[in-house]
Amino acid sequence: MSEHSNDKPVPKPLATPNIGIPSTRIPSKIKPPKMNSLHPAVVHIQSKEPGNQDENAPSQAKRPKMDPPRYPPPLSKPAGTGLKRAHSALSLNVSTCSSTISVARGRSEKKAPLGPSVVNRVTTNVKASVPPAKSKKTKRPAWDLKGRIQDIEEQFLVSRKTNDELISQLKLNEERIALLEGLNSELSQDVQCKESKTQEANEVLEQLQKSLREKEEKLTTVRTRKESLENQVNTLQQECTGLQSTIGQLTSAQAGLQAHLEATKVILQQAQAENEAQKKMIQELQAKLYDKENKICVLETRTRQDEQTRRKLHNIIQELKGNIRVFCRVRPLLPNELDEIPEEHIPHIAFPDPDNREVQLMRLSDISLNESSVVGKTKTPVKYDFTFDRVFCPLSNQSEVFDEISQLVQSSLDGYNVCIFAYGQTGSGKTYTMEGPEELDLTLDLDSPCLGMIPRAVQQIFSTEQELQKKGWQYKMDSYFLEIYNEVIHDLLVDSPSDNSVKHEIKMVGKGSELYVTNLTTVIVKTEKRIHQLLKKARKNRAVAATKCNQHSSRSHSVFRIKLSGNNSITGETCEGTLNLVDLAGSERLKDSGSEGQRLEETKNINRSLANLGNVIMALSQKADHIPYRNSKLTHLLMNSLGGNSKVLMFVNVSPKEEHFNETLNSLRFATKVNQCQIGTAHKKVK
Ligand SMILES: Nc1ncnc2c1ncn2[C@@H]1O[C@H](COP(=O)(O)OP(=O)(O)OP(=O)(O)O)[C@@H](O)[C@H]1O
Repeated sequence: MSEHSNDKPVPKPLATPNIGIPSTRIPSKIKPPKMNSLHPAVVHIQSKEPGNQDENAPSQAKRPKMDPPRYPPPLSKPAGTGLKRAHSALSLNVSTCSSTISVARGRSEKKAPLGPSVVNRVTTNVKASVPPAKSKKTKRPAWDLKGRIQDIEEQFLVSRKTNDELISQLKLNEERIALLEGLNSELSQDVQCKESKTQEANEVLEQLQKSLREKEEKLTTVRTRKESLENQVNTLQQECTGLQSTIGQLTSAQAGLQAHLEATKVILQQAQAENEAQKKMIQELQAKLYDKENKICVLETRTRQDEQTRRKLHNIIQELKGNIRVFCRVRPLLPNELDEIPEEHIPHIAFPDPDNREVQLMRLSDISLNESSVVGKTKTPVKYDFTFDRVFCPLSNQSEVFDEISQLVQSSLDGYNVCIFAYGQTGSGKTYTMEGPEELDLTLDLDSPCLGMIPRAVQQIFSTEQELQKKGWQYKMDSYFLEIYNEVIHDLLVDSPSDNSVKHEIKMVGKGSELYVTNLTTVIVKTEKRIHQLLKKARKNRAVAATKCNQHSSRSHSVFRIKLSGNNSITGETCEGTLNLVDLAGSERLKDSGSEGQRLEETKNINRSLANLGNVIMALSQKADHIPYRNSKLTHLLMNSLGGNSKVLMFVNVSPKEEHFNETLNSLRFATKVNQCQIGTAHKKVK
């Protein structure tokens, strides 16, 4: 394959003597016919052509004789006229010959792209066929007209002859041109054929080259693969060598293991024997366990029955204690109050009963004759004795107090409505009893001995709930915390307590007796911690106003309610109880409080609602037809916790200060009235 294999093949130039066609390729029939007799001048000119010199000149003698050329008839006389006519005829013939040659030339140029040599040669022949008439003849004298006419006729004849020869030669050339054109078209076809073959060959060549490249790429890949495989083989051979050595080591190790295996087999047999023994033991234990489980089941059933019995007995005890109870608590003197009284002694209050059920007030100052008796020479102070369900002296701590109310908290879990009030004059220790001291953090100081009844009740509810879960009880708890200030309800669990645009109304749920407060935040509580957060928030929100009686006195009733909905998944029992823990606003006698303006209005509202609370309890105890619940927001709200289906406990808190004697007397008298009330038998509320 040559370097220029993709190039188009260049056709070779045709090598012919005249027009580039080799004589060997021209068929003999289209070779120019031999001329019989050419004018010497023509022969002479032809012999001078380089292409025809070798071919035509020597063959001239060999050509067969042809018929003489036909000439036109000789010209007639007169000589003068004949000479002119001959000259014009010669001119005509020459011009005809020239035009014929021109026509032939034009045709040949149009028909085929003949080489310029052919046309030139013919033109040259024509020009050469007119010999110079006078070149070889001697000049005739002017009088020799006859001779001159003869010369002219000779010239004319020669010209005519030449003309005829040229015409015949032109015809021959035309034929030859036609033949050459046919040959040319054959050659063109041949060339086209060759070109298409060459193109096909080039395409094949391209495919072969492409195939070759692919093969080379494959070869490269195969070589790479081969090298990689060789590397793998080397690696495997090395591994094989390593493995062979490992096999050797393992073989020796196997022998050791075989011995160890034998020893292990012996141990295994012993272990299997032990296992069998243990299986027997397990079966015995499983039988015992099954027996125990049955016993546990029986015991659990008995426990549940005991729990039901306990609840009934608990309720009976509570009923025997009375569904409304009153506890009296006398707070200790505060450090700043001790300055006023030198000894830590409260002379006007006595606790004569060892069972802690009595409290005695003695009016020491301003003893009048009416109120005192004279025993000998000593004046005896007037004494006021009060008996309550329980009296707590100033030394009693929060824990002791809670012990006495924890049974009521239990009742709320058992499905009863429980209401615990703290009643008393301002500064007597109501808030301390219900929540704890002011400085106590209700979310952090949960182990504090000062913790009040509300956080302790919450702790008990959650610890008891945990215990009851084992007996199949699940409780849902929700709570709210509100205050009633000037007979208006305020939500204590809101984020912005100053927003007074939200109104809260006490409404009834459907046609039932259950009440709810509109627009109030009610929180479902799942953890003890959450309730403590709510208590802290409520305490912060609580309206606190300074009065003359107590710098931080609360001028509103606060109600913390927790609703306990129980469901026993084992027995199918349900219950719904509520625990209301109420810190009442301080009871004040108007003339002692020194209130005026807004404070006076507050005091009036407080006293009115407290008096209404007493009236409601009184009406309940007298089983009156009309119970004036709706006369105040407080009794309306606590309607269901004051009636027959509830347990009520009232703390009457007492200030130890003698100056508060009259207020204390009033409080104890009010509490005694409440304590004398019997508000019926509480009923467990089943959902
Ligand atoms: N048992 C107690 N032991 C120690 N301190 C007490 C006790 N009871 C009350 N206090 C203290 O006496 C002060 C007044 O008590 P507290 O604020 O509870 O009275 P209050 O009746 O709630 O007054 P108010 O009606 O104005 O709210 C507080 O400083 C409180 O810490």
